[in-house]
Amino acid sequence: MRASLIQLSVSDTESPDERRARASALVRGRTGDDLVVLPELWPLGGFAYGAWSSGAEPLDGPTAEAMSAAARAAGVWLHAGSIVERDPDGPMYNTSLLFDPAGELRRTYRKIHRFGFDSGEAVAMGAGQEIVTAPTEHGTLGLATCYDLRFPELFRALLDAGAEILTIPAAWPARRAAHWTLLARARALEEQAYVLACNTAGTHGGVEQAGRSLVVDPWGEVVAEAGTGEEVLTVEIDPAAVAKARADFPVLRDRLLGIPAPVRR
Ligand SMILES: O=C(O)CCC(=O)C(=O)O
Repeated sequence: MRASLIQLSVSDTESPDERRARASALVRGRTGDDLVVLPELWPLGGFAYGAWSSGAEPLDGPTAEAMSAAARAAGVWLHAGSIVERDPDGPMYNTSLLFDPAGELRRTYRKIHRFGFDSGEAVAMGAGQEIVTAPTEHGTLGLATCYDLRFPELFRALLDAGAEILTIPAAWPARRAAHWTLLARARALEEQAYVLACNTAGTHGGVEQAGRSLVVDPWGEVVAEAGTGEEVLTVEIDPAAVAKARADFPVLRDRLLGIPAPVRR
């Protein structure tokens, strides 16, 4: 299976329409790939808080329309990263979009863990409530977004829901680049799954992005890693490696599903 992570550069100077056109052209150029992944909140910018309310869009808005057409044109599964979703009946959400090679929207995932503590999406957006997986002919995808990477319990839930390839779009800052790489490897190793972690490059909202998108195999080894600028990272991966890792080193069988209560002394 061939997968590409499009590590898009997101700046405050390029308009969402210009970036959508550029992202569409990059996706359309990926004919021959099986899966393409874009970063988190790339149309508006993960840290461009001031642009979110006016630029929020519905699930059939301009980004979804452009990405559906690009997935169909390239004939690829497209994890189109995430958008600021405008729910007419509720708050905004950080929502990922997954299209099949016919351009059909097959899954949406509303980010569960909102980043920002007392600012940003933690105050501006609603929290997703659903674990989302997507069976494909290449294996079952498990969807998570950026800050979710810090919460292993979400990944255990994705594992239990059948995930074999964890797709993680992000807008992860350069300041914590070391955390990004370490956590991506940890999640792959502990779930014995592929991790496809697609970050943003560039600087927007005053926050320099880490880039360094990476693909990690179920043994925890980094298969490929991007630099810090805009880049398309293309890898060949073997989805059968997931079952092989789980059979060769069957650590998941030893999970203690009922952890004993601590002994009081
Ligand atoms: O956890 C981090 O350090 C970064 C998270 C983040 O930037 C996000 O979720 O948008």
